[in-house]
Amino acid sequence: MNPAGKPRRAASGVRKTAGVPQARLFERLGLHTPADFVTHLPLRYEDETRITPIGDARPGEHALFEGEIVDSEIRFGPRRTLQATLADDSGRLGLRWLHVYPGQQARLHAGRRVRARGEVRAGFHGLEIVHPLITEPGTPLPDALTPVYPTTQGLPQAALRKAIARALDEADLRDTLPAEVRQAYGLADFEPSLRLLHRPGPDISLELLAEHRHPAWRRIKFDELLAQQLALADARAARRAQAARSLRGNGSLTGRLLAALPFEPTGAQLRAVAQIGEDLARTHPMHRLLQGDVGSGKTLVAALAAAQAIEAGAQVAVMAPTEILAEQLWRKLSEWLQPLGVTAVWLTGGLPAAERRRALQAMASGEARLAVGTQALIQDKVEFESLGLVISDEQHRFGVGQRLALNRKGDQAKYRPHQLSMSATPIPRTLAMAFFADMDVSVLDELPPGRVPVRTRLFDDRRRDEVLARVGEVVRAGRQAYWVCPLVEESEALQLQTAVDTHELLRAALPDLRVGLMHGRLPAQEKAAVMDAFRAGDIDLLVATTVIEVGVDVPNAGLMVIEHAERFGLAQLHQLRGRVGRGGGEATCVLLYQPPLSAVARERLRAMYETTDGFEIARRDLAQRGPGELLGLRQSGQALLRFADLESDEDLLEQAREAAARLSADFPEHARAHRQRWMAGADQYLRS
Ligand SMILES: Nc1ncnc2c1ncn2[C@@H]1O[C@H](COP(=O)(O)OP(=O)(O)OP(=O)(O)O)[C@@H](O)[C@H]1O
Repeated sequence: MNPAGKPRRAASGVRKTAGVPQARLFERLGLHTPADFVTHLPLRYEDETRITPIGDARPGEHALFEGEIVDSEIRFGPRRTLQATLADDSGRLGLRWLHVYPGQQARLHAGRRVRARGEVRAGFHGLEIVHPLITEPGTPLPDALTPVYPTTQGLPQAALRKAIARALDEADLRDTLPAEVRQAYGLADFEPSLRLLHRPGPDISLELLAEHRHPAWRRIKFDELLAQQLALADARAARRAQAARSLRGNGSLTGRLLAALPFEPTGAQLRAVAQIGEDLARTHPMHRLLQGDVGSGKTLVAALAAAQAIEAGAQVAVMAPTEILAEQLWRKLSEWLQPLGVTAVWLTGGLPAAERRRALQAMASGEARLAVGTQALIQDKVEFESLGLVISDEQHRFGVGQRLALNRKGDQAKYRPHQLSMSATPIPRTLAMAFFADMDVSVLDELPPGRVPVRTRLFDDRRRDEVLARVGEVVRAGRQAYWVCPLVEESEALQLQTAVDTHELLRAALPDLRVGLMHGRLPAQEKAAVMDAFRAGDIDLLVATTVIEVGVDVPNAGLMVIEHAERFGLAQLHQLRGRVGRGGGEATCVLLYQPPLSAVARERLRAMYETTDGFEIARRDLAQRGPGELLGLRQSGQALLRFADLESDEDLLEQAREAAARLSADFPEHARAHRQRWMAGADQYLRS
């Protein structure tokens, strides 16, 4: 009840929008402090300052039109829609509503003059606006562009504009960059830039603002990148302040491992090993990312790093995100290190309880010097007698946020282990600079000798029979093949079913082949048994889901068929293709696609066809999907950068990095204020 007849307010006195307190909606956008509000910048601008002649309407543009309604009718289809036509001297434009409200048609009767605003799109019968905003002709037009802010459901633009206007009065808008830094990089001042972006004056061009090319945007993008660089530099400094045991090798194990190898390490492998070796000898923890293209030989680098740590008296833990990957690492590492007298244990969910207990005990007592397993197993349960090095595969993907948060946590233990992360996806330079600047990076940019680039062929699904014949040929020639099942992202159950069906179909189509099946839902032991059989040559054709994406290493595999290749991402296709051609000899990857292809899918398949260079693939992937996808952060919804764009702002990123060093060294107070202004939102994210 509302006896006083006053407008309803929430008990707290906070305004409500559609039942949810406005403060909560602001929080949903990460807006807490005045600094958050003032740095919540428009997504785009609408030009309501002038009326566009209908003849100048362009699809994709927001515009305001004025004219006469020449017809309007209600159409009856699956639902009732209202369709009207607006005309002026220069042309005609469709107006369409997908819901019809009582009296709506009457208001839009033929002969009435109205204004209509909205986004023009190419409709079935010509250009149209769906759900236009209708206003009366004759109302005065604003004299400047209207900002449109990113918002959340239930929060109107007007409320955001008001809150931001208030924050602009309250917030501390002092420049966090000293004049000489602004000058050095030709940057506009902060406050005028910010005010301009929120309230562009009458003389500002929409194009400059829309494309983020205005100097005001340049300043904001610089500030964003600078804040990130400062945070990463802080994380790095914090790590340097921590203590680690110096693990200086004496060659007793590494030397024997090198001598026992059946091949010569590549120059790139030796360089990476030397860099890691120096890091391990230091008294602060290493935090290094080892990146290399598929098949570049990261496992050997990991083995040599582990050997150095072990010969220096430390224990080593090796973790991988999946069982298959962990198993693969275990196989190689134990094969290399156990004959040299290193006691190693394997930890997995499938291990019988007694064996598992024994393994854990061996780690705790220090009897075992090396443990390999999946991440969860090693992180949660295992106690080590003297853990000195943690090697993790693909762990860097779990987010910049988490990494920074981890680094900031104080540590109770006296010593922290050295850390080596391995990435099978080459990370483009800009991405590395923007997100991994707190880590050191080693790159394996050289493949072991004798590798022939995998030949990639594109086949329309209608030529499937030819592909099947090809599989038969390859197997008769003594090689093995993979068949990757179509990706069904929406449902795991459907994905599984697809794998089972594909397996059946291929068995029927190729009756003289031994066809195996591998998918994520198989019990761990069965997975291992299938991989063993494939490795031993007892399976000719392995039908698999993307569980085989990374790390699987069966040198005799010479053909890979990827079904519905158009559904896979570029990095994923590249990883999959990397499973063949690992043992020398010719190898082919067949991308089977279902036409018609979307433009993006076509671009992706073309990239696969044109290059086998992982760095080039990663660069194109970044351009297509953006950094969030590439770093596997899609699910987290974490906005990595709000304003800057790694593709087009590479020079700015370079400058921001330089400026971060200068600010930290010469203007620590400014650096602190800058981080505070820009990282409030990010900190919020880190805490959640
Ligand atoms: N220097 C070398 N000379 C010849 N063969 C090598 C060399 N280094 C590694 N190899 C072999 O090359 C294959 C690929 O190595 P590894 O599995 O370490 O690759 P990777 O970098 O982990 O690749 P991916 O990310 O694709 O799994 C293995 O069979 C490995 O034994």
